[in-house]
Amino acid sequence: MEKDRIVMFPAPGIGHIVAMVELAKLIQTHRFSITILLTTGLLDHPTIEAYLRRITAAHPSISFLRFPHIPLAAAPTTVSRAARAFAFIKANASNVATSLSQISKTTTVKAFVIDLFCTSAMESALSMGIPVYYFFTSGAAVLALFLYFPKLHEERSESFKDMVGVELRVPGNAPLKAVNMPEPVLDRDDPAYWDMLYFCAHLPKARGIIVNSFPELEPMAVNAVAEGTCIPNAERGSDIYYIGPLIAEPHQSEGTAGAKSKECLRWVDEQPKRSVVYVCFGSRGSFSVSQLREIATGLERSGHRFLWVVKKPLEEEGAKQGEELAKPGDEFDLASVLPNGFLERTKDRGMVVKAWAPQVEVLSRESVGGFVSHCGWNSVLEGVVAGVPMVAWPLYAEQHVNREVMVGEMKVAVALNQREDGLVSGEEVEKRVREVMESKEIRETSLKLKHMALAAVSDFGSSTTALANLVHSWT
Ligand SMILES: O=c1ccn([C@@H]2O[C@H](COP(=O)(O)OP(=O)(O)O[C@H]3O[C@H](CO)[C@@H](O)[C@H](O)[C@H]3O)[C@@H](O)[C@H]2O)c(=O)[nH]1
Repeated sequence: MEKDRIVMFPAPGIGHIVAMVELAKLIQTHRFSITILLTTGLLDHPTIEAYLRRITAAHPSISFLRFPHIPLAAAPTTVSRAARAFAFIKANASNVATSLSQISKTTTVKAFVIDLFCTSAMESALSMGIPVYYFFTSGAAVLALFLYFPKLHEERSESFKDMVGVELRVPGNAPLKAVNMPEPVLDRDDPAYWDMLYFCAHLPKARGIIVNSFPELEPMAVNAVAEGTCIPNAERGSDIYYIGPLIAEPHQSEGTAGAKSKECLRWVDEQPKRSVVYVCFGSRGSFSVSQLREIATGLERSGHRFLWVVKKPLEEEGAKQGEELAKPGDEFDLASVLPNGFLERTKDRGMVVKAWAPQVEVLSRESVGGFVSHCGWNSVLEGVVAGVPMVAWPLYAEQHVNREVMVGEMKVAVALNQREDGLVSGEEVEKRVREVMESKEIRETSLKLKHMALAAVSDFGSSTTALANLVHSWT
């Protein structure tokens, strides 16, 4: 007999797709078939294609359904990258409806699991009587903030970006500077703000919210969500399932990428225990050339060994950091963007790789003693599970909120001082790298949290139980 099916719809971003696939792998062990809907035309890249092929080969119960291509609508250049992405996802709503209706003809769809940014897909599932669940790819602190966002919106008429010096009080969160609110909600004049308001207002309307976190990691936010301080429980129809940390399974990439990864791991394996700081800013964290040079200077002066992943620099010197203008993998000359002679001077204690490193595997190596991270949620969880202390350097999206939790509540990271324009000096990089590599206290806290994370996903752990409850509700 055909197995019951769960359909999933991740947002088109590596951090979002990989986490959703990890959730799918867990769910399929409970005898469900999974179809993952994918858009075409945004973030299509050979690395992703190879990744999807590997998943279907290893997990026959998981299949991917690629939508027909929908061209990205020409949007005014004043509109943010997030707004364009949301419009693109919305333009795929008819693809979602068609796919769900076709899949439903042959199997029973027990649930439709969507990313927050895919809220535009909710309506068609509900009209077909399919229960909708969110898979929240950030942590509980951001969930608390987003549940509360419609209230923050009602209370103010100004854009957060203009509220310089204002601190917001959000249940379950440390006081947060208004200018550090997640990027898509900073500016009321940007359509992304209104999209986010719509998405967040729909969170409580789902049957459930599945969160990639676990209660011991963020007790403040988990309690605030449970107690109904973000949104009264009476108004919240959704059950909350903390099923994390979900971490991407290490794999061997093919071709040149695979060879580069192996070389990277070989180098890491040759270094002494806890001697290497790993520096990486997620799937699209890019910097200006001058910022890259400050990082290089800081790493060199710190005296520590390092593995540094450098993406193609931003084309304009003054461009906002973190917004990658080039496609991943675009070629550039490493030596020409780094300080003169840097690669030669540091060749015995440093490795610089272009674009990508096998992060989960790198972090798991004994020689890695610190991680300079952009605070993307997957990276945070990967750092936690590896028990590696972090330097928190948020760039965009909801990363400032994550930084507060990593530094304030989890105490597994040190924050670094960013100038008003976002630039971080070489001295600051040097200072924070030394601090994180040399502090016994943060290392001990990181190890404690690692054990809590492993306990949560062990046989009778809280996350395993939450997932079992979720799938049980579908049978
Ligand atoms: O060289 C690299 C760079 C990244 N990764 C992997 O790519 C993923 C990156 O995910 P994440 O750390 O979450 O960063 P982003 O790709 O920037 O993720 C987006 O999505 C996340 C989940 O919603 C948000 O928390 C982030 O702010 C948002 O930018 C992780 O699994 C990394 O291990 C590598 O393996 N090698």
